[in-house]
Amino acid sequence: MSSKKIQGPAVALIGCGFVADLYMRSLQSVPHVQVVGAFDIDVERAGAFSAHWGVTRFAVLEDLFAALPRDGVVLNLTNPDAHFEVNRACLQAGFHTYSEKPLAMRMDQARDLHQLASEKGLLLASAPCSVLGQAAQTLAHAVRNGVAGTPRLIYAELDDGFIPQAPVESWISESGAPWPYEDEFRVGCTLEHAGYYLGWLIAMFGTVRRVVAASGQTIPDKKGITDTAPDFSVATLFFETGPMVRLTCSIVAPHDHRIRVIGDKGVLQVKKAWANGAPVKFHKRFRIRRRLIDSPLGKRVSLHGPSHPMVGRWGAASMNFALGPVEMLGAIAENRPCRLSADFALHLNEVTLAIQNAGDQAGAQVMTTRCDPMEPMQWAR
Ligand SMILES: NC(=O)C1=CN([C@@H]2O[C@H](COP(=O)(O)OP(=O)(O)OC[C@H]3O[C@@H](n4cnc5c(N)ncnc54)[C@H](OP(=O)(O)O)[C@@H]3O)[C@@H](O)[C@H]2O)C=CC1
Ligand SMILES: O=C1CO[C@H](CO)[C@@H](O)[C@@H]1O
Repeated sequence: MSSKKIQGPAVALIGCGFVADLYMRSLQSVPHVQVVGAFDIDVERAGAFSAHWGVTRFAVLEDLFAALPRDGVVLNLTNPDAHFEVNRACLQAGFHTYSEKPLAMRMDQARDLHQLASEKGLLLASAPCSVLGQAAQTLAHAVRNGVAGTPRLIYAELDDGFIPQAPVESWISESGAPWPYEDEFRVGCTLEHAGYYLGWLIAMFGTVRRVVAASGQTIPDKKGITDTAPDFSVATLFFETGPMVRLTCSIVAPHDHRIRVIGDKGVLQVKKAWANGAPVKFHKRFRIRRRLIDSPLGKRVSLHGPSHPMVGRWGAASMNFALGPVEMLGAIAENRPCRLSADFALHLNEVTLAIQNAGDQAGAQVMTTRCDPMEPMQWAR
């Protein structure tokens, strides 16, 4: 396929596993974006994926690069250990690159990617993109507008339940990819999940100045796999400007994906991290005689007007995974800064790695990267 034939916004996928199906389902909600094709080192997987979705299967990466227009975006949906090499290859080939999280497993690698993108004048962004979704944007709007008064403290929980006892072997994607539980256990729930709420928080408040975190293994043997990453972490985040934050990740404690912004007038709460359409509710604080109460009945806070296409639930997520790629394509077409900037990706990577690798004696870690709060989406101003 020649690049000359493709007109308009286009993406190509590297990695045809579990998450690639979620991207394809999401990309169907934005039909103006063409999927040029997909590549995977696992030929059988690539075949099953391309047959299921009716997309071109590239036999080698070079064919993908040859088919994608220069103003298109490569989606790196490979396993975290491959992210650095694949991201670097895409940038070196001259393509704007959107990487699944994390950007890289080590900070020196992440910095190299950031520098390479900047030298080549290319966009580099990293998932998660739920920060561009309705729930995150509504929460940020409510915080900006002081619905709960000055935010003082935020509790963000990404506890996923006791996953090593879940029937993970039977979790299969639409085109038949098994959920890669061995890889998930080895990469760890902090690298896999912290970004969901870290993204929202950094978008709202900008740079995290200092991280005080601890992480460890509470279940050393997970389905016979013993060389696994921490399955629990807790971090206190100190922002340059903004409230103090406690962020917890585990695949052990009962499922709890709440984020609570505690302010002078009450509490703003979202109960689901992985649902773009999750309601944002305000629980007003009031006094009745000698008692102080945060109303148990939250009042829904909404934005006026439409936001973005929603996708149905598949497995644990009802998120539109195309929001990030669409934001990049919009920035390229309009020649404007991308909300999912390379600075944002690098800072997110540094904070996430600081939490994941904290162990039991990291103490206070001073962050060396920075990024500004994110421009709200047009429909959320
Ligand atoms: N699973 C989920 O629910 C979600 C996952 N993610 C993220 O998506 C990413 C991928 O996860 P997931 O889809 O679950 O993983 P999978 O293992 O299901 O799929 C990854 C695919 O990429 C292939 N691959 C690995 N290295 C390369 C390479 N260098 N070039 C081309 N293909 C390669 C793998 O082949 P092989 O198996 O032969 O190595 C595999 O087929 C991760 O970063 C994860 O954090 C994000 C949201 C949800
Ligand atoms: O990002 C993610 C969201 O959902 C998954 C659970 O199915 C995660 O583990 C994954 O890495």
